[in-house]
Amino acid sequence: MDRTGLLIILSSPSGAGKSTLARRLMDWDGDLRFSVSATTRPPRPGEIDGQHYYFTTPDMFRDMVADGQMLEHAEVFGNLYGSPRSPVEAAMRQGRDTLFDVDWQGGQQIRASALGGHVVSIFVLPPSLPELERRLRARGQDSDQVIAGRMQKSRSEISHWAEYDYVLVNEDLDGTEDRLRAILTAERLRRDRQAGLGRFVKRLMEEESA
Ligand SMILES: Nc1ncnc2c1ncn2[C@@H]1O[C@H](COP(=O)(O)OP(=O)(O)OP(=O)(O)O)[C@@H](O)[C@H]1O
Ligand SMILES: Nc1nc2c(ncn2[C@@H]2O[C@H](COP(=O)(O)O)[C@@H](O)[C@H]2O)c(=O)[nH]1
Repeated sequence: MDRTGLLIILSSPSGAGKSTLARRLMDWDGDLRFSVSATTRPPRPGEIDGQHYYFTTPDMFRDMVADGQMLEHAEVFGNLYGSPRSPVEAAMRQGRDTLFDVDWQGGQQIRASALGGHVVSIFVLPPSLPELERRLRARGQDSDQVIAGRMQKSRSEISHWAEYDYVLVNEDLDGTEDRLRAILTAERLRRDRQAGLGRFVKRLMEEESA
């Protein structure tokens, strides 16, 4: 079957659980490709260049944008973030699905991009704003000032929820992972239906019955 890889967008206010859920989905499906973003944010302890992000300078980031290397890019919490284009195009050609952990601006740009693939967008909500702040603190990787800034921006990120195909409240991690798996499975079936099942059904109808 001639199929194109899905573009799966995961967005949420910072700390709602996207990266945790993305990791779980990748463990569940080894064929799913994570889009490693470039960023000018400094690495957190334990973050590996090329695995969590491509850490870069503002000048190099702007050069990549000017050179058309970014599928989308945005300023988020005072740093630049962007999704490199060529690995996404290669995955699509191979029929491999790509998972993006991006903010709402990235979500809008990927939907509007000329890549022409089947886009599935999922917004993850926290059960409450106090719980969101608790998670940011429990992660233990950002200063009080950074956490305050992210909490301040959380309402404006959440205000974009209705732009997404699916909205999940990430209360219980296992339950949210189950629902994400179900979405992925159903959307793959939908993509395959568009990609060429019509030809299969035509052949099936033309077959002689035994
Ligand atoms: N359902 C959940 N219940 C309790 N804790 C959770 C849940 N989901 C995620 N967490 C925890 O919340 C913290 C923030 O999660 P995570 O880093 O995945 O958020 P994020 O949305 O990717 O944040 P950012 O946008 O800043 O990258 C982590 O410590 C994670 O273990
Ligand atoms: N538009 C984009 N947003 C991105 C990208 N990579 C990450 N992000 C978003 O930034 C914030 C902060 O991330 P953090 O790792 O510093 O906590 C979060 O909302 C991410 O989804 C990207 O390539 N483009």
